[in-house]
Amino acid sequence: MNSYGAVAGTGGAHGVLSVKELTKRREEVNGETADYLFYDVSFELLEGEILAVRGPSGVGKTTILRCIAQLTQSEAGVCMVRLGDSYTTPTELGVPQWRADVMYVPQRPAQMAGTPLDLIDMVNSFKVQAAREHYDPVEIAEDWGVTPDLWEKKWPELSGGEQQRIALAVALSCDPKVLLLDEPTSALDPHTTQLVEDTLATRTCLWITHSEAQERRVATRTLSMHPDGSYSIAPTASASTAASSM
Ligand SMILES: Nc1ncnc2c1ncn2[C@@H]1O[C@H](COP(=O)(O)OP(=O)(O)OP(=O)(O)O)[C@@H](O)[C@H]1O
Repeated sequence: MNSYGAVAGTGGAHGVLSVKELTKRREEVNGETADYLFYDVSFELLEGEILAVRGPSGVGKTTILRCIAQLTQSEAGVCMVRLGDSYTTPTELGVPQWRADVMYVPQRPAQMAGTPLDLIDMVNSFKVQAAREHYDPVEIAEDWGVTPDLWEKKWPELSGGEQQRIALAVALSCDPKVLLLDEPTSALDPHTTQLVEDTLATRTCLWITHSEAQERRVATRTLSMHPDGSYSIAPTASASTAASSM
């Protein structure tokens, strides 16, 4: 396992991300009163834990990750990240710093000009990244079958799976405390999916997946979101439990 996959101080896992009563309304349509996309969602994510996020399409999985990342505004609720001995809010930390510590990784990078090497330069130019330790994203992605020459290609010349692995490697290279992963292996074949899962196994993550098999492989708990805005959190069913309940 490379150093970017390691967790410091794994003994006695403590909370890293705290989410309290996070609430988001649906967008209003034609001035109609909107109901809730999700309501009063509360949980604490432990260091080194992967919490799977499940639910039908359109239920609000991406939106809740974006709310936690402070990329989308929520109507109510508080998110806090542990830095040192205490929890800190995005306001106390400053939103750019928050997003560096609690990093949202979209399914695919937005259409960008230039090459992935330009993305590395851009990330390194951010003030909040300057003071942080960085790992080599090219080395990270090489473990997942992305050869170094691909970093010099224009984005549209890369396959969906290459783009996905490169974006994820750049996020990992910044060593955020929490990764908010939006279907991070949706464009990958099973073998490459396994390689990525192996790298992420010791990271602290919220991980959206539509795959029950992947949920069972990577997660210890699952946040299930329901169309009525409610949610539940439960230990992820192990493969043997799932088989015996079929
Ligand atoms: N900023 C926002 N405010 C309110 N509603 C939003 C916002 N952004 C998206 N939505 C709506 O919230 C709903 C849930 O979208 P979201 O992308 O979070 O679902 P999802 O569970 O991730 O779906 P999928 O599994 O298909 O990716 C959609 O109807 C979407 O139009």
